Amino acid sequence: MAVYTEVAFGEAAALLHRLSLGDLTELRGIQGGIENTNYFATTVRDGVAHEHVLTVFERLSFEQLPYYLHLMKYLAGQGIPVPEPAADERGEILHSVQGKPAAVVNKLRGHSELAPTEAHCRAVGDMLARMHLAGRGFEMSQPNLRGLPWWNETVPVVLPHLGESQAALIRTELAYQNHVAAGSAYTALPRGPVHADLFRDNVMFDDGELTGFFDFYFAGNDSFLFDLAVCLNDWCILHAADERDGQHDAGRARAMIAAYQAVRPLSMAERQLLPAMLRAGALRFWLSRLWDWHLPRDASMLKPHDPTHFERVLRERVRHAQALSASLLEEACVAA
Ligand SMILES: Nc1ncnc2c1ncn2[C@@H]1O[C@H](COP(=O)(O)OP(=O)(O)O)[C@@H](O)[C@H]1O
Ligand SMILES: N[C@@H](CCOP(=O)(O)O)C(=O)O
Repeated sequence: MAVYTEVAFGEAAALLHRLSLGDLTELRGIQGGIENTNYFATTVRDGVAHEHVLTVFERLSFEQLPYYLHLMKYLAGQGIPVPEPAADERGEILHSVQGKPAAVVNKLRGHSELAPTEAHCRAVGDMLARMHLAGRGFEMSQPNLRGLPWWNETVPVVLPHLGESQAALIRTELAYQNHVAAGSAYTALPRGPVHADLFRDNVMFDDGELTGFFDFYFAGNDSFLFDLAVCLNDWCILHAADERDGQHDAGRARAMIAAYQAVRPLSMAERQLLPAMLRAGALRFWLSRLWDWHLPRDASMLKPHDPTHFERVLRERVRHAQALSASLLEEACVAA
């Protein structure tokens, strides 16, 4: 259930009208998603039907939202397929519904691919690299709010809820990531606006064609390599109900990296730090899932994801990331 704020038909119609999107003909609450209230809205303008998504933000504030919405608008203007926030006659893209921040974006065609093939991973790698290149001209800046400083703050908060071996793993990994971040290779990583949560449920495909990236509400300025690692950890691993859960799938990973590199080749520092960033990407989501699980902010709204999946991914990465990266980069070079 993801309609926390009931929006009346008339209220939505007035907003869409003010945004010059036409006359509202249908408003349907979206059941997916866990953070915000989302509605699909159909309007008719000049006899043509258009589909939009109306989001009422339940977590992010009026002050936090401009970075995300302007980033989407900027990327859409650069030809990257992301939902474009609709502006009113004053050019404002952040609106208000029942006193809460709200936005209206175009609806992307298609559906998420939860069992991706190499072709899907190739399409994501290609578009991710294009998005990174396009984002370099975006002038606003905001750190990744789920980056290293947040990990340092949050690990002590979840530690009392962990068993001994989990506590040892999370402490050791955090120390390792602080050590990596203090090094010269890390400083040399190319940076810019990144999605930072580009999981399979945040990308649409229609008949095999990638139609867009969405849900930019964890975006921030960070290393491009971290963004790629987050994708590799979700798109290119086995999601199994057994001990293979979290193991990588070399074919899909190779396809994603090769497609990425065909657009934006990885620098020396990025090649060197791929193993560390695969571990960072696993730590990031293990930690946020632990935090949501043990310290729910509002139990009625959040359905926390299973943290143990990313614990397995992290253990797997700690054991194999070095060898995995070496083989993937070698194979990716051959494939590219
Ligand atoms: N621009 C969009 N185009 C098409 N579908 C969308 C769009 N935005 C959201 N959705 C749909 O709404 C669902 C919930 O959106 P999401 O951003 O993941 O919500 P939440 O932030 O609450 O987790 C998605 O799974 C998708 O089906
Ligand atoms: N991808 C994250 C959860 C982020 O929530 P979202 O529904 O807004 O994408 C995870 O899997 O832990």
